[in-house]
Amino acid sequence: MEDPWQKAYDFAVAVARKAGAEIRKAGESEIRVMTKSSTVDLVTKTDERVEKIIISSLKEEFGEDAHCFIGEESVAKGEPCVLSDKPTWIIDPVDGTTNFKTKKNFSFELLKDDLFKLSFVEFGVVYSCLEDKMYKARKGKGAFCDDEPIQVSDMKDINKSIIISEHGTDRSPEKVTKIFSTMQKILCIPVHGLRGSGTAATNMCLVATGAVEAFFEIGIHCWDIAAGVIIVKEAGGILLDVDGGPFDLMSRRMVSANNELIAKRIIKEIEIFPVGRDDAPAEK
Ligand SMILES: O=P(O)(O)O[C@H]1[C@H](O)[C@@H](O)[C@H](O)[C@@H](O)[C@@H]1O
Ligand SMILES: [Mg+2]
Repeated sequence: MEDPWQKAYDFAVAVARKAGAEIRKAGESEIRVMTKSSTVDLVTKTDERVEKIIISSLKEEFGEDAHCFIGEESVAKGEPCVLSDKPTWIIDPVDGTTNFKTKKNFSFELLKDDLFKLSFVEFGVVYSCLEDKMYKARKGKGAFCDDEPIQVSDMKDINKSIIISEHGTDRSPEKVTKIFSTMQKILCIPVHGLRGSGTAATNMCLVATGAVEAFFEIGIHCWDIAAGVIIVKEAGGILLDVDGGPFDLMSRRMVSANNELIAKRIIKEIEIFPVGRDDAPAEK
């Protein structure tokens, strides 16, 4: 049977490469940083320009009105962040803008993916453009890094696991206290180590390749994780909510892990704090 999404998947990979080249080039000049929701929520002209390049390339290829778009920088400027039944590209033009602005050798990512309905992800692409690694996954067809199949770790022992988390962009003391309390409790299980690359996309690809056992975060956005969701799933891993319930892309809460045992053990230690949903109606 013909695969209706293959063309879009291949095109997503090509656009990711093109956008990655733009980001690398931009990294050679001075990077001026602006802020969004807080003083630590950063954006640059490159984030905005690359998002426009991606969206216009997709519209040119598939037609002006064929698909919907949820882009990190468009949403920051007031565009809606709602999934409908229409195929929707979810785009984070630069994931890890804080790493990008240092111009040092941390990773930052370009990601996009296609969602058909809530929780029904067709494919995901994450291009780690500094190290030139292309991660991708297509529903039911496996996950790959540079065309080599990838697989989550088979570790079942939490005491031998490496866990990733990030701190998000909200620095209110009560939330930071919960984040650090959770990290302390997880470290003391004990686990082998705690890590954080500064980009959710990289973190999820690290779960998918088996480099670490799990990544969790409260406060991430759908564009940070959408592509990673299918990459982790197709690599054999699982996604859960931080309370152990089903994963919800718009909830801003996620645990991704190599297996349920590791995910549920971490979940026992997570101190949950409230965050608004990505698809919450805009405040008047
Ligand atoms: O660099 P971004 O695309 O804004 O994504 C970051 C996010 O800003 C930060 O709050 C999270 O902790 C990271 O995991 C995201 O990747
Ligand atoms: Mg971004």
